[in-house]
Amino acid sequence: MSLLICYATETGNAEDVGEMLWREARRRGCKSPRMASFEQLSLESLASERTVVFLIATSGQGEFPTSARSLWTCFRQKILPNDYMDKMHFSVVALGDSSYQKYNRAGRLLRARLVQLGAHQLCPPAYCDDQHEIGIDGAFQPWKHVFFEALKGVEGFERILDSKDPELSERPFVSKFRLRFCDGEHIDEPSGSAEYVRVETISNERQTSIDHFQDTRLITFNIGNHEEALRYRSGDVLMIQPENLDESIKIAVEALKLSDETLDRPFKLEPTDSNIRLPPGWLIGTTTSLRYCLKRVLDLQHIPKKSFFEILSRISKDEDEAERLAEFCQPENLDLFLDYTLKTRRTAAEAFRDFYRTASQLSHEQLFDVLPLIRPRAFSIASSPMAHPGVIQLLVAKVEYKPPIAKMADLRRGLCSCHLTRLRHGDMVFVRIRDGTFHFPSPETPIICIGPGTGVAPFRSVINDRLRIHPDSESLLFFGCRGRFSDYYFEIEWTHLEKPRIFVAFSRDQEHKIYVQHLLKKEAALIWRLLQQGAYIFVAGSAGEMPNGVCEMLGEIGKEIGGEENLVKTLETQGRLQFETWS
Ligand SMILES: Cc1cc2nc3c(=O)[nH]c(=O)nc-3n(C[C@H](O)[C@H](O)[C@H](O)COP(=O)(O)O)c2cc1C
Repeated sequence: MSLLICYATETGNAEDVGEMLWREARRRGCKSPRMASFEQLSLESLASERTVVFLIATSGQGEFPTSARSLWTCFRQKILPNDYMDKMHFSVVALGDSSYQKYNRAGRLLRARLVQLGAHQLCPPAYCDDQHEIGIDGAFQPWKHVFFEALKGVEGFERILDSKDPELSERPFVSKFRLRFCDGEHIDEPSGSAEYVRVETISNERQTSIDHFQDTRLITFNIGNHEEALRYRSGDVLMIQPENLDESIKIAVEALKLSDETLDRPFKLEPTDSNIRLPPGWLIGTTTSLRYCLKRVLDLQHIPKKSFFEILSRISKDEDEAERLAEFCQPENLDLFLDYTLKTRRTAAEAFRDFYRTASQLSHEQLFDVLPLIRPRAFSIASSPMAHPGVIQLLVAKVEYKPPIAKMADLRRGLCSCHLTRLRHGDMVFVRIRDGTFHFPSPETPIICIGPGTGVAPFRSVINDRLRIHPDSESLLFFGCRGRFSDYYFEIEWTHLEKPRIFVAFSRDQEHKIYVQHLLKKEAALIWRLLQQGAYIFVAGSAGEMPNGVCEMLGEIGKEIGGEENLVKTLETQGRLQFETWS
């Protein structure tokens, strides 16, 4: 009887959480727990499993992650009998973000389907929310306790250890990887992986006025050598593999007490268990070094989660630090944990500095236990395949702010946006294309694009494309920014185009605030006319209040002009109202 942990991920969180669960299951004495991604499984093999945890992220607009879609299609087959999975005990951990309209939809759908197919739910699902003050852990940690309790009731798992069992703390820590030094070997610096290619930066131009608080850049990459691999459509997304910033690497190297010799000593990694995967593309079969991994592979800038402190406390040989680290993990010390991590936005590198006696004892392989991998970040492509051949452009707002608790002198910096906005001509970046969430109609169908701030990026792409394919295509753009002279992106470009029609809400150029939804109201008659012609509406930008404000206004337009009560719902059902928002 063995536990299967089955994950469906787009950006890696479900896999990370799955790995945490797998380690804990192993430590508590579950016999040979296994991990598998959705794409590794067939419906038939799943149906023969007895105990499964599903970790399911929602991506796109309430969809399953790309790699999970074909198995999900099998799940939905109508011919499956309602006892098809009745031998299975399961629980679902859904990963999502409540700022999206279809919050945790994939996890909810899967749970409902499993029940329909006769599977037995071990405990209620965890609905993890990126918006929770402690992120995924907010729902995952409490779920974990309930889950292991419930698991004890399943035949074959009766003897798994309780979280407070003294035997648990006596069990030695087992690293994910075994490390073999290979002195004298050449250190590989992979120039790409199966998926990622290296592109050169051509330019990096500030788009906001120099006195504006926000530094937004238009970054242009030369894709001339990779036209095939980087073929894209309007609305697609560029995945960027960022690097840790030099200042974070410096803090970590000092805390970890790594000499140049240690940093450059070649080694190879191999998993200690077949369930552990090496980071794809970067370390498989390569000879690497800590200098390389601390730059490209291990995330030094993330805000540590509880698992970071838990693992450090278990491997620390310093009694005092081990005790303080363990305190962060106690549920009753949530305030302490929040004050130390989220309120100050303290990074993992800084935590190493604060717990330097522990950090300086970490072995190479333990760094891979403590630190998560740097995950690629997604940016909507701002260029058009037709209008900007040979390049890809991104519109990137630099994330840099003072932490909520101001006693930290240092500015906090977003890993990827800062990496990108620091790029200079000739710098190389690892990238790949991913399908976007927007599905644009053919240029004959009118579109209404609502994209304040950097939300305008996919619309610059699609509008330019449509004009080249079909010069009479009808496209409306509602853009919003603070002021005409501070952050009106692409102003000159728009004025050179006869079409589309651009409506700009300058929120702070007058006494009262004007936002995109106010302009929608002003143009209600035009919007209604285009909707009658089958227009699609697209909304992109910050997940804050804007999407709700837009929906409310569309609802009003429907009622007041068309006498239609449920315009928003109708459009959404028809796929004619689409969102791509981020927080
Ligand atoms: C492009 C994109 C689209 C997303 N769409 C949704 C969504 O529709 N509903 C939701 O609840 N969460 C959505 N999310 C949030 C993710 O589900 C959440 O960040 C999750 O932790 C990601 O897990 P993963 O790294 O395993 O893919 C989206 C995230 C991204 C990047």
